[in-house]
Amino acid sequence: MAALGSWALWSSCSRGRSRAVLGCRLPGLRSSSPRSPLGARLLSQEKEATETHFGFETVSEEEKGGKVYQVFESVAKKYDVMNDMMSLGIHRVWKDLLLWKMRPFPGTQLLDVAGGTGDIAFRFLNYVQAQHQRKQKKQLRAQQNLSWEEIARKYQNEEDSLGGSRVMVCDINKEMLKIGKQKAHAQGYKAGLAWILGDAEELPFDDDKFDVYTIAFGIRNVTHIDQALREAHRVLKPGGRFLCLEFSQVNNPLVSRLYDVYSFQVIPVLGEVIAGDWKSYQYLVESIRQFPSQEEFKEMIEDAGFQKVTYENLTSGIVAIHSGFKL
Ligand SMILES: COc1cc(O)cc(C/C=C(\C)CC/C=C(\C)CC/C=C(\C)CC/C=C(\C)CC/C=C(\C)CC/C=C(\C)CC/C=C(\C)CC/C=C(\C)CC/C=C(\C)CCC=C(C)C)c1O
Ligand SMILES: C[S@@+](CC[C@H](N)C(=O)[O-])C[C@H]1O[C@@H](n2cnc3c(N)ncnc32)[C@H](O)[C@@H]1O
Repeated sequence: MAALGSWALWSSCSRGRSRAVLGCRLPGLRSSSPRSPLGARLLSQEKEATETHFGFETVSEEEKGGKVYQVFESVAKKYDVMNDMMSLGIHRVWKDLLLWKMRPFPGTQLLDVAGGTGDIAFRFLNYVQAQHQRKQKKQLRAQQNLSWEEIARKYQNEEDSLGGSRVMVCDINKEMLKIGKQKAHAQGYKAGLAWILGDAEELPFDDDKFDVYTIAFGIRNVTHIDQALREAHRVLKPGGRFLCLEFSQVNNPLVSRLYDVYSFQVIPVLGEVIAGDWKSYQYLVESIRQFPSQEEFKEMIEDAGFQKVTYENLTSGIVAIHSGFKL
């Protein structure tokens, strides 16, 4: 019975994650295999329970976080320019599409996890500000007898210009956040924006706090994806929405061939030439291959408690947006 129980745990833990088990935490040992002797079996089980992927490398779970930290510490300064060069600007369209899918409403409280240099947060602020201004103009046109002071006051209140919407950018990497803050300062983003150092697996927020949780190109780097998904579920309000933009599996054979050549032959070279960092960009392309397929990831999101989980492929599945609700 105990063996059955622990097997069930392992089975639910690894279900749908054939390509990326990514450090599933085992509360107990998995059921015994009839082929191996007990000692060797226990040893290999302990090893399995603590090993994970770092690109194509097998590393211990403890090591992975540090290695990922080094990658983003190393790329932070060139991160934005590299994204434009490598994707020929296409990543901007993918990020815009994430916002259009979100369709924030006035007062939306957004948590952008693994938010890095703030691309999603800035898009969110632009969106809610434009939305609020449209609404305000409509209201002002409808009110006939306002004085010019009243009209001016409505335009001057910076906080109010967002209609109560807020975004918190949470990232584990100080360097990425530092670049993000510099960008925000240079581009004049101030109101409704906060930067928080924190781990997706252990979010520093209370339960039921946010309307929307986003994670763009971040979850692939997390050691325990299942734990990060549970945290996403915890911090969302009932009715809240989870949205994830991530590299996925290409569904067109021709695009797939070109994509392989581009990923493995071109991206690390660009990484070396532009950022002097071959290894980080080799990690990028390898980590993309370790990430679960669209269907597998959908199942993981459901396992974390989300409902009405759907996904949409963009650019032949090079990336996908997964969506789920806490109901
Ligand atoms: C360290 O970790 C990271 C570092 C980062 O900087 C970023 C991330 C996370 C990622 C993002 C925030 C997104 C932005 C970054 C990327 C998109 C880079 C990753 C890109 C890929 C894995 C490949 C997919 C790239 C694209 C879809 C962009 C479009 C690229 C092209 C059309 C290629 C054009 C290239 C050239 C003209 C240069 C010459 C190329 C060759 C000689 C090699 C042969 C290449 C081809 C035949 C063309 C390649 C064709 C494709 C890739 C298929 C595209 C198909 C369609 C658009 C339908 C992070 O974690
Ligand atoms: C490819 S960047 C994505 C940044 C941004 N979301 C974007 O779309 O440009 C991945 C980010 O994930 C962050 N990250 C990795 N592991 C994390 C974790 N466990 N918790 C929070 N952030 C993490 C990295 O520090 C990095 O800033």
